[in-house]
Amino acid sequence: MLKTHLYLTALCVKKLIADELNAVFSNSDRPCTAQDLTELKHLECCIKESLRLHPNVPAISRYLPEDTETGGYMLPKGAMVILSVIGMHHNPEVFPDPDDFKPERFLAENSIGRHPFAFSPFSAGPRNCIGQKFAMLELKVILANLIRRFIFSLADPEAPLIPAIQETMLAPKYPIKLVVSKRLAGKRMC
Ligand code: HEM
Repeated sequence: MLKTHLYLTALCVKKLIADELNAVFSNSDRPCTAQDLTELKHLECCIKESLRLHPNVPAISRYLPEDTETGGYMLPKGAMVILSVIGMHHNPEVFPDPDDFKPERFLAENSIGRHPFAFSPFSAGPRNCIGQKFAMLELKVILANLIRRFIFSLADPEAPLIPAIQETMLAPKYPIKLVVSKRLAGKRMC
């Protein structure tokens, strides 16, 4: 039942991205422009949903510069506070069905009222990621170009995806093997 559900989700997401890329690029193999990037809204939602489910930086730590009261606790100056980004991203009150891949959560109309820091893969406030805008643009360009040229599928759809923390970063415990085939030139994506 779970596998069927995941399979149907993957098919829907694949179709939405294919429709979006077809609408933006038609069958042309021209390079991606800045204007195209603003139109790849669904792709952006997919990137954000991936960063929500599997944030590369799953936790952030800070030393408190002063005594701080929060949630009824007094935390002393100098204590190290570790913020679980991955835990925050799986809060069912903010992200219902937190383990499901639902990119539409990030559409503007579905984000109304959500705290701006509820989704923080790049951290927030002073010392947040200075490369976040660049990273998002880079991911969009690379993914759009790859999906336009190649067809990707899992080599073993039954293989479990096990996230593991490696040197503070979240990464797959075992490599995810893909089958990549070239998309025929001029053929619409489906
Ligand atoms: C998906 C890609 C990326 C993710 C998820 C990410 C995430 C983060 C996070 C969470 C932090 C804050 C760590 C902390 O508060 O302890 C950070 C800091 C930083 N990131 Fe990124 N980052 C990404 C890509 C990039 C890129 C492409 C660049 C550079 C072009 C970059 C440059 C930096 C720098 C310089 C800092 C340190 C900022 C400071 O300490 O003031 N990051 N990043």
